[in-house]
Amino acid sequence: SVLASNGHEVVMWTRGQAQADEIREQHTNGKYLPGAQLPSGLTATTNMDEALRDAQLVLFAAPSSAMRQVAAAAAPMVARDAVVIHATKGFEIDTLERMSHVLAEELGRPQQEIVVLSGPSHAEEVVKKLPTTVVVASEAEGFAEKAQDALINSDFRVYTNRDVTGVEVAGAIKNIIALGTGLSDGLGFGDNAKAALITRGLAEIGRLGAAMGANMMTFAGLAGVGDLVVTCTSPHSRNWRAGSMLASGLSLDEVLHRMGMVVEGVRTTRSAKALAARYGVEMPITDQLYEVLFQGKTPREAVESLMMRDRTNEL
Ligand SMILES: NC(=O)c1ccc[n+]([C@@H]2O[C@H](COP(=O)([O-])OP(=O)(O)OC[C@H]3O[C@@H](n4cnc5c(N)ncnc54)[C@H](O)[C@@H]3O)[C@@H](O)[C@H]2O)c1
Ligand SMILES: O=P(O)(O)OC[C@H](O)CO
Repeated sequence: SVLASNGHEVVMWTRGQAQADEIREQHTNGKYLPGAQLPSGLTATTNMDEALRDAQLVLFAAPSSAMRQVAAAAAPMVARDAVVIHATKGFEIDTLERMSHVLAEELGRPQQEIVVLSGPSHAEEVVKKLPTTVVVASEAEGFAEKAQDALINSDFRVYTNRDVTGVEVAGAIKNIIALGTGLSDGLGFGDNAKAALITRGLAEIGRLGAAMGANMMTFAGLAGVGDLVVTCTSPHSRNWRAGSMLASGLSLDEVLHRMGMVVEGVRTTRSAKALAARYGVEMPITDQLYEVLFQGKTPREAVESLMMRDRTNEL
């Protein structure tokens, strides 16, 4: 929508024929963005070759669980000089790889050239042209800048960054913390608890990110604090909503069924637990979420475990 508003010819690829037809003919996307009007210059197809032919910029936004499969299918059709961006927040569950790595492997290009787009940017607000600010990061110079050129406008402000690791780690882990704040809000625990989860969640993001080689300053930026705040406080957030539904007593399967959209924080809780073990970092909120999601612990017991941890220093 942003790219089309900027005058680019945009072809979306989607699996569902009915969805492609709706976007192309009515310029709406009723299931995912009810009530939103899409730009007339935005079209859609189920034919990947049609979407990718002559594309100078390719933006991947599949769920993390589908990224490798979608990238592998796209690989033969992505031009060598096309700018490749992704907006996916999560890790590959089996390999624990970041999305830029998965894309680089499947597309056969240097990881340094892959651009990640992140920051506080709920689609429901972006499509209404409400003011939004994001970050694009690539390790190699020139690639994030091309993405910035294509995307920036007066409603959508785009910063660049070189810290792809930090941007990807922050974007993935904030979804776990948003599940936690949804749970906390659902249980009626109030603003003090939510602020604590956001703040100590940022500490977890920072610890894992530092161990993985990120620049700590990234976590004070849009991909860090920015996205953490929006995802932990907005009713648009799929992760926050899933957490609040879990607090009402629904099972995880029932919550995911009712959501009907990807809730990245669920898989990311598994990946983050494994990454924390690999890098030897403490992630107590993630540990508790893991027990609630996959081991039957109640949210109340999880809060009690967090509050009763051994006393420690904040920094
Ligand atoms: N929704 C947002 O506001 C937002 C903002 C920034 C980033 N993201 C990230 O974008 C990614 C996608 O999230 P979303 O909110 O668009 O999810 P969604 O559930 O709304 O849409 C996912 C889309 O991917 C398709 N899909 C699922 N599995 C697929 C597969 N195997 N092959 C091809 N297509 C497949 C679905 O049919 C659907 O059209 C996530 O990583 C999310 O964190 C979302
Ligand atoms: O709706 P969520 O929780 O998947 O979050 C979407 C985006 O990451 C917000 O920037």
